[in-house]
Amino acid sequence: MSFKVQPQAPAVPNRCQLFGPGSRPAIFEKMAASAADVINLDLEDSVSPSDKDGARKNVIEAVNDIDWGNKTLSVRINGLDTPYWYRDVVDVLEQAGDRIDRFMIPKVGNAGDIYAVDALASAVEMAKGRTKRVGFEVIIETAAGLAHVEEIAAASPRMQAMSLGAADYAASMGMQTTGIGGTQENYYMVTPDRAQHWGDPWHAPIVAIVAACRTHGLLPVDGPFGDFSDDEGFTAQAKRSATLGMVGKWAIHPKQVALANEVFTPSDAQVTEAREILAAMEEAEKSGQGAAVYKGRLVDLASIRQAEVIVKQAEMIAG
Ligand SMILES: CC(=O)SCCNC(=O)CCNC(=O)[C@H](O)C(C)(C)COP(=O)(O)OP(=O)(O)OC[C@H]1O[C@@H](n2cnc3c(N)ncnc32)[C@H](O)[C@@H]1OP(=O)(O)O
Ligand SMILES: O=CC(=O)O
Ligand SMILES: [Mg+2]
Repeated sequence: MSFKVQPQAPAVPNRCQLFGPGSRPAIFEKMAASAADVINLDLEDSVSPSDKDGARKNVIEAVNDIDWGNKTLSVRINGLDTPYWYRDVVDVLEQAGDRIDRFMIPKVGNAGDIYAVDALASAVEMAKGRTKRVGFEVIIETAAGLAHVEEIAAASPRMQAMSLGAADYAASMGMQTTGIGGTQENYYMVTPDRAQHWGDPWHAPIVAIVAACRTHGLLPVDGPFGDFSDDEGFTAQAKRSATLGMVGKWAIHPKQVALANEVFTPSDAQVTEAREILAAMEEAEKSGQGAAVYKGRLVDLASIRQAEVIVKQAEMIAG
């Protein structure tokens, strides 16, 4: 381990982030009643330019008036290349109460983008005497965002989470696809016996995001899966992300919430196995051994750290 100890990510459940357009207030109560850990009220790409002002008003009212229970409540502001974002920050922080937990900042390209939102949010918070500082989560969804992912993760103490935005990421990278997440038809290898074997084109940004998040104590989250009629595809994508260290996934339709919760809640079998490994290592340590055999395979001190990830995640979710 480095002399610099890896910080812990915020200990809040973040298995599913359910999105809804700020211009569609009729679904807000349904979002609040859902089983998602995080709610993202959107002012950005699901809201047409002519609806931006109305959506902002709806979202402020929703933050103030709806009972969001113990969910994390986040508002996705517009990108820093638009004329809307400063008013999103100012109006929400001037008019919405303390129930808001996070701003989601889309299309971040570098640490300077976070600095700009931080400075504006700080000024409004000071002016209004707000004592609860709003947290930040960001979307890595541009080439620049990926190139600067670590400086973005380290950009502000407000930073809490980071998502991969597969749609804008694909556009920014010039990827030859209109799919949002999941398997892409042309991304395959041909095996020596000429069978096709599909790879995961989202693997590289997911790993980069997880590494940046784990280095700086943030929650790494997988973004949207556009084809909400494809439960199997969603689950397969979510399982890959969970295996690589992400803690949750977006839902862009309510039917995806249960699928995400299922994948990102350690199963009873996983928790039982992790506890058994911890018990096996405790026994090994009593007899002065650093390594032991569990079900025919090696476990050692690193296995304790691996098993603890699963047990702690399960305990945190159980509350
Ligand atoms: C690339 C990105 O940036 S992704 C993030 C931004 N995108 C978004 O926020 C889009 C979020 N999703 C949506 O707007 C919608 O789910 C759509 C447009 C995809 C589909 O909406 P609909 O056509 O109404 O879906 P559908 O008819 O299947 O809805 C079924 C039920 O779920 C409700 N519902 C739909 N979307 C949501 C939602 N996001 N949250 C809660 N409830 C919802 C509907 O009101 C309907 O309720 P009912 O059974 O009581 O009538
Ligand atoms: O904002 C999300 C995306 O996929 O783009
Ligand atoms: Mg996007």
